[in-house]
Amino acid sequence: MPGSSAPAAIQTAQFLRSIDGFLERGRRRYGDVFSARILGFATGRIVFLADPEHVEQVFKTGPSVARAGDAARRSVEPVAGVSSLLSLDGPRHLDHRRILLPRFHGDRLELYTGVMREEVDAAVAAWPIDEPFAMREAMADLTLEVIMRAVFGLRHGRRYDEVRAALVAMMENDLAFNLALMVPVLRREIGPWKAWGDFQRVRAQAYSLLRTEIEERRAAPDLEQRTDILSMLIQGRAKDGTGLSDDELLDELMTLLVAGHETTATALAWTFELLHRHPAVKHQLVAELATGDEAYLGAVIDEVLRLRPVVPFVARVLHEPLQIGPHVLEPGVTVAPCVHLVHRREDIYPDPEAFRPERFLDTRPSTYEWIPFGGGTRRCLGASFAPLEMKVVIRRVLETARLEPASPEPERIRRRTVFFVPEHGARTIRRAAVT
Ligand code: HEM
Repeated sequence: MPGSSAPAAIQTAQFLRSIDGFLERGRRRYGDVFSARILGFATGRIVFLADPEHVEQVFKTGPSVARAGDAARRSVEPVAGVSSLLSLDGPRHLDHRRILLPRFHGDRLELYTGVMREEVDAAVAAWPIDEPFAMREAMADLTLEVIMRAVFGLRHGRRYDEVRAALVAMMENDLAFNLALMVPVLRREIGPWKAWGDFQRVRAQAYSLLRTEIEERRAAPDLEQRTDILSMLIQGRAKDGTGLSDDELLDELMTLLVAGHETTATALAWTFELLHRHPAVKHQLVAELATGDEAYLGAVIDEVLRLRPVVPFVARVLHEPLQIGPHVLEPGVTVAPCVHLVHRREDIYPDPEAFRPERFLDTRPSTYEWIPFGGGTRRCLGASFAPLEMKVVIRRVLETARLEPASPEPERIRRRTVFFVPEHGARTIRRAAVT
């Protein structure tokens, strides 16, 4: 198998310094299939794939051979528990997916555009004028509100504020917390190192508040009329007729939060960062939105998710050998369809580094050539919800705020846990008048 022979510690350091550089170098040197040793990530022996045919093969492989839950479990369980969709595999994963997926599909998502619009308007009204702010953080505040209302179904009031405070505190101390996720030995309090204990305390508080909310919701007389996702999950049933227990519901709520909040916020931050640097695209977008046509907006979102995929690769742990091209990958290897590299293929996307939404106007790439939401039975549950939210937010922000980049230099990709984020959070200045 082609791949670096450098010691695992060195490869890990290179990977953590710059995932995009690491992946691009790997593909340049070794081709579309290459191996790497990355300590602390899944099984540590990773094979990255950059050819859509190989990606298709992995996405079509069932959980008896390739398991996503195994790859995610170690970092997901401390946050979202043992019943998280992200860390389940096999029949239980499918049972949970069967209950969750229909809530995220089709026309019913339109129910949430009102909440999204209200929240974006409130957020924009609070942004400072003539002072730089980090768009990624502003968007994270906004996507948290949307999840609390549309997904958790919380209504403004005391519990809403308490839940938000606990969730914000939980996600705040992320540097120390993420270190502990990578290095399990740090999952305890050691002298002045309190990050893990602090995290456990605020997480327990969030769970306790949400548990009370679930108990009350189960008994709510208007449960059947309520349109939020939690209320529908409470009523959902697996094939054998069983529903989710309170513990399972809690874990899935936390899963939807951790999977849906930062990802969407980051994709929105990249959108504004790219629009800052491409005024012609921004002008065309504003003009098209004024006509009521959203085709170009859709193309902008597709292109943002191609050029700046928030999740640079997805992962499956092999339990049986899998032949990829001429290579036989052994059980224990983590196979990683690489979003970042597939999206940069010159043969699919001519001039791949250029931000050109037009490329998505006339032609659609095939299912395995545009993969920001992964694929197969693990495809992102928010793959319709997130672009819908992005549409509402981008439109309202462009209609109501005059924005400029805070610095003349485009922001590069920085790693934050395993996400690709703008290095300074897409720093932006809002000016007083509407364009
Ligand atoms: C632009 C925003 C988003 C991006 C780029 C994104 C990306 C992804 C990716 C790459 C995966 C892994 C897929 C795989 O392994 O094949 C995933 C899984 C998942 N995402 Fe998203 N996501 C986004 C927003 C959301 C939202 C808004 C939600 C829900 C509110 C969500 C819920 C989930 C869940 C539950 C999974 C696990 C699915 C499973 O394992 O069966 N995501 N997402």
